[in-house]
Amino acid sequence: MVEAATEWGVFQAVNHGVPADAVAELQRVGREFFALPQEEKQRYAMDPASGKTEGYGSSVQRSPGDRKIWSDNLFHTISPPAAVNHGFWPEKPRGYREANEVLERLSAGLGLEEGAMAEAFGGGDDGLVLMQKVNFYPPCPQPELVLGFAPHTDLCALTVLVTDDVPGLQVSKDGRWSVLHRVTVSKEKTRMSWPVFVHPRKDYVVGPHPRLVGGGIPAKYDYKDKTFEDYTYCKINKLPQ
Ligand SMILES: O=C(O)CCC(=O)C(=O)O
Ligand SMILES: [Fe+2]
Repeated sequence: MVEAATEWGVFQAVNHGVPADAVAELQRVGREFFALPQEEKQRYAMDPASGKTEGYGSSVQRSPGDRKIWSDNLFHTISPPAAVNHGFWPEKPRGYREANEVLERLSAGLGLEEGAMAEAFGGGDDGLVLMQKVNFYPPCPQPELVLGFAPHTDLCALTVLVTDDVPGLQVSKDGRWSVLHRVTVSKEKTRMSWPVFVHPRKDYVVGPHPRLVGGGIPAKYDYKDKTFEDYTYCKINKLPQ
């Protein structure tokens, strides 16, 4: 539904501050992990119903709209250290951990270390959680029948995105650029991306910025300000916001 009404613009990440050899190493360990036999990958499978919200996920079977969703991913916390559970980080291939730690340093380089970001999203050094995803989109001979990712908005305050050089990310233009995005797949090439999701404090109240909805500009969506924890609950359970 959303798809038919939306005009999509191509978005290419610039990987600012990430050395090309670091991306190549992320790619190498990622490809090696996703090429493992399914039983091996399933050892890390996420299972939200039993409280395992981190680990390996596969979307190959699901088809919410008229296009099949075709991607594999790994999802785990990278910061703060006390929240990291290395049980969700693959032991194979060797080097996965070292390669992926670069993403924490990248996010720290954006000001998290000095507390600037923590302050912006609710204050306190203990509040921000960084979740990292590794997305793996195999090529499809009929890419128009498939999406790597259905249209969605990320569940966080900010996403820091590193990608390889295969295009795929599209952002809804819906009047002006919005946060709604989706991923298409390539006919020939595997695509990979490494988003880091910066979560605000659980009790941080989120809502439209007053300058975006005040002064006679009507709110576009029916939304009540609420804590990030409540926002997450409503989003996951598809409840009205
Ligand atoms: O693959 C991409 O470029 C974006 C992935 C994405 O939107 C997500 O994992 O939430
Ligand atoms: Fe996303």
